[in-house]
Amino acid sequence: MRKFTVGSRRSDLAMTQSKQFISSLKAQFPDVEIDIKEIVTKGDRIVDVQLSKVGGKGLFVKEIEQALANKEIDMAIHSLKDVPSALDPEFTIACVPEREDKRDAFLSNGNVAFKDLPAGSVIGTSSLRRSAQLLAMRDDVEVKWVRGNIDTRIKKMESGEYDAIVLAAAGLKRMGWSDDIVAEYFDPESFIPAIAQGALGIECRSDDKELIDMLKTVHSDDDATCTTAERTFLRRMDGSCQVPIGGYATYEDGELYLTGLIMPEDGSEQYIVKKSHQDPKALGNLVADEMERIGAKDIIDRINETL
Ligand SMILES: NCc1[nH]cc(CCC(=O)O)c1CC(=O)O
Repeated sequence: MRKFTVGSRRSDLAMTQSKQFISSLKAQFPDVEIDIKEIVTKGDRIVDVQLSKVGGKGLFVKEIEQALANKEIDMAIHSLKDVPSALDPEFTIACVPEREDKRDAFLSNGNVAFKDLPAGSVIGTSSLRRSAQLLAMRDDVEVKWVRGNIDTRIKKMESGEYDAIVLAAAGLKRMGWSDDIVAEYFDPESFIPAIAQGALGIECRSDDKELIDMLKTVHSDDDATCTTAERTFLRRMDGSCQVPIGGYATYEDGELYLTGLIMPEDGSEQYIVKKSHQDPKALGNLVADEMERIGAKDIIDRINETL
């Protein structure tokens, strides 16, 4: 029987979600041996600067793909939102397990809702998408960059460095934090999540048929369809973590919908396009076409030119 090695980043969240995924795979294949190899990525090494300024797509995946190519590992467990929308054909996202909560969570000292924060409050985020949406809702708060893992960010808030922070609900839930620390979950209809937020992507070598077949047992077709629509839109827009872009797909009464968001960094404009189509790639392209038609893609092109 073949033994499999999983590559994971070493942050608490990455290790936790890797272990959770391995348990779900072991439940299907109790006799298969699976171990974990920790891999440090460029994104993990750079902790003192704003990531969106360092740039480069796939800050968290390059070293992991090298290990896949060298056969040091057989699969990598990624947060799908950190995975570039275009992959080398040598690799494939063979599996998208059931998605966790896709919403953004708002945490604040005193547990006050965003609308009740005093004027001048400082909110920590390192996401251009979150920052632009926060500033669009209130022009009397300040956004300050914050980095570090979930625990570090929460500690920085509690120490008073920030009055509030915004985090992915999925990360908090996977780490077992209770709802009590969340002041509110933003409605994804009005505060658009990151593309693929809350989803994992299991990446392996495209020619590893045995593993690809095994991964089918823990795959969610619906979540894969939704994230495919989202990632098609992201790819068409040349999006990355360096531009304020968001999007999420859902099924409503059996129909597949995709809502896309593009904003300038200061939050002064907001382009939201919502469309329906049964084919996820066609849907991603439909939303992308409309974003081009209304001039929203120009915002991204302008930002990409300055990088
Ligand atoms: N960019 C970092 C990152 N990548 C995935 C998650 C959270 C888990 C997820 O969205 O699946 C986070 C942290 C955050 O956004 O708060």
